[in-house]
Amino acid sequence: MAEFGIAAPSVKVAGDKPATATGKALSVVALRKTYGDVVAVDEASMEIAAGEFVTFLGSSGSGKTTTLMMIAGFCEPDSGTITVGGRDVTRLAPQKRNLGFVFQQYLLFPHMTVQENVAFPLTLRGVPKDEIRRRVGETLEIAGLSRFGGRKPRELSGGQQQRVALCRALVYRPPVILMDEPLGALDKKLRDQLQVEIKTIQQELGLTVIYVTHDQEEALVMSDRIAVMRNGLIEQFDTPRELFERPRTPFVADFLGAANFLPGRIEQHDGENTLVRLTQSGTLLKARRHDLPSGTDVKVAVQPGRLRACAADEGFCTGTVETATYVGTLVRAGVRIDGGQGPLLRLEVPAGRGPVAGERVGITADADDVNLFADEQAG
Ligand SMILES: Nc1ncnc2c1ncn2[C@@H]1O[C@H](COP(=O)(O)OP(=O)(O)OP(=O)(O)O)[C@@H](O)[C@H]1O
Repeated sequence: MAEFGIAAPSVKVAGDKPATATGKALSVVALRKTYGDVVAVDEASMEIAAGEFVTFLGSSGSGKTTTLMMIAGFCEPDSGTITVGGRDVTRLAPQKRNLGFVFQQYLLFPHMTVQENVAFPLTLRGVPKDEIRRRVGETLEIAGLSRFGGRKPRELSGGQQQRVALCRALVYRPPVILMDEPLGALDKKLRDQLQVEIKTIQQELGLTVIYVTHDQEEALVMSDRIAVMRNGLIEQFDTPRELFERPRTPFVADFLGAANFLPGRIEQHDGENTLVRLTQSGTLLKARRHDLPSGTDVKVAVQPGRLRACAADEGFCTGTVETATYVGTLVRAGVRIDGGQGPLLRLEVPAGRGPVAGERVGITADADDVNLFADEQAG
C-alpha cells in the first residue's frame, strides 16, 4: 500500500486543463449493462489520468450511477473491462479493487466515534495501532475535523458527517475515490462550501476522483473533465471549457448552458467564419467556421450569456424585449425576434446594462461564440 502522508506532490490545475498526469489511474473499455430491454450503459469507454477530477454528468436515468457502480464492483457489467492502475479488476469483488467511496447517504457507523469511523478501513486492513492513530489524526486535520474526533455521528451536522465520510475514504489513500452525489442531501450554501473543500483536498493530495452529479454548475466548478451522459451513452468527454464553448452535440449545448437554438441555412464560408441565413428573420449571422457545405440546414446555438443587446437594426437580428427579469448581478431578458413565431431568444446581460421590457433591441454575438449543428443532429 502506498505510504500515506499529506506531503503528497501538490497538483496544480491550470485553468481548465486536466491535472498533471502521472500515469493512467483508471480505464474503462466498452462497458455495457442492460436491465431487460433497458440499456443502462452502452459501450462506455474512457481513460482517466492520475490526479484527475472527472465527473459523470447527466439527467436522471442517463446511466451515471450504473457506470460508477460497475467501476466500484457493486454491479456486474454484461461486457467490457475496467482497469485500475494497470490491473484488470472487472471480475474482482469491491473490497479487492481498493477504491474509496463516498455516497449521498453518509453510511457512518452510528455507535462509533468519528475517529473510529475514520479508522475503520485501516483496522480492516490490519494496520498497526500507532500508524492508525497518526493517519486518522492527519486526515481529520485535512478536513478540519480534529475537534470532533470523540463525537458520535448523530452529534454532527450533515456537512460534518459528509466530511467524516470523505475522511474515511481518504484515510487509506486509495488510487481512485468514487463519489456518488455526495452533496445531494445538503443545502445550497453548504454544498458550495464543500465543493470548494473537496476540490482543494483533491488538488493538494493529487487524488483521482470520479464524481457523479446531475448539477451542471457543480460539475463545472469541480471537474478537470466531464463525461456528459445521455441514455446510457457518453455524449462528450471533455474539459468544462470545451463542453461549454465547443459542444459537439445540441444536447451538450443545451444541457450545459441552456443554449438558444435558431434554425438557419449555411450561405457561405468566409475565412474563419461561416455565414448563416436565419430562417425566422431572414438576416445573416456570422458563426464559427463549420465545414458543412453551403445550402445545409443548420441549428445555430448560442448561450444566453454570450448574446448582447445593441441598437436596433445593428445586430444580426432585431426584436422586442418581452421579459426582463432582474436576478441580482444579471438581467435575464426574453426577446421576440422580428418575423419569428419561435421561442423567445434568451439573453443574460450584466444588471445595469440590461434592456427593459418593450424596448426595441438588436442582438449581437461574437462569431466564435456561435456554434452550428447539422439539422439532423438536433434534438
Ligand atoms: N437494478 C435495476 N433494475 C432495473 N433497471 C435499472 C436498475 N438500475 C438502474 N436501472 C435503469 O438503468 C438506467 C440508468 O440508471 P442509473 O441509476 O444509472 O441512472 P442515473 O443517471 O444514475 O440516474 P439518477 O441521477 O436518477 O440516479 C435507468 O433507466 C434505470 O431505470
